[in-house]
Amino acid sequence: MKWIEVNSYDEMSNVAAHIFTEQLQAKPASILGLATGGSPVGMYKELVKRQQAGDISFKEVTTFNLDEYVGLEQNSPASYWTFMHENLFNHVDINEEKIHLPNGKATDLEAECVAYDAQIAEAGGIDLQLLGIGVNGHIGFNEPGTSFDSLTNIVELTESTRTENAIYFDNPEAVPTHAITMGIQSIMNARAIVLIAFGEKKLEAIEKLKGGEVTEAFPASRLLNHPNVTIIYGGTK
Ligand SMILES: N[C@@H]1[C@@H](O)[C@H](O)[C@@H](COP(=O)(O)O)O[C@@H]1O
Repeated sequence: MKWIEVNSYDEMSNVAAHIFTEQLQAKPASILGLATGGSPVGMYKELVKRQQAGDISFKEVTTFNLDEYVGLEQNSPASYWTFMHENLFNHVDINEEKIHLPNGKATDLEAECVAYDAQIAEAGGIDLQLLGIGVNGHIGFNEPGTSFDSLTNIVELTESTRTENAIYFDNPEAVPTHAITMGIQSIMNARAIVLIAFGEKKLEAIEKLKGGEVTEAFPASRLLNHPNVTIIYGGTK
């Protein structure tokens, strides 16, 4: 595992954008795994700049997002589909048909989970996966206690995660109770992983990860067994 300590959110975003830039320059038809939340916003801004400057292109890129809420309309303001379009997809030369997010409105959610992993495999697997981390160590929406063998599945969100994400909704009760998320094993299947975390709130989770104990009680710890992970982190207490 490679640890890169940074001094600011902007530095984290630039370092992460640099890794994605190198990936896209080396393989224009990359399969990218993408994430939502406050952490990647700056990196996406930087990638938009680089695409508009002609340094990179998303024309041949295929994307798979980690997760989506269950029950929200695709174009609902708080959906991850909307988040990704507002923060990245609407501003770059990506082909809409190559964008994938789990469908949280599928009538058969179990079938949607199986189909999502199958689509990733058919595309050739994820080359580079971006991750944020929840304060309780969740990755994607895989909460503490999730099996390390999990594939894409439906999860019930913990109160702490619902509270953390309430800022994106009109009121805390509007936060969905369930989500569809790539599982820990689906994430581990990526050939390379970049995890970004900045700020006081995330420090405890980063310290725990650094502690080195691999346990299902702390989902991100599974990454310690992956051969190609870069953690870009920083922030003071
Ligand atoms: N499902 C997402 C995660 O993928 C993300 O890592 C986490 C942290 O978000 P933030 O980057 O806003 O702290 O939030 C949500 O729970």
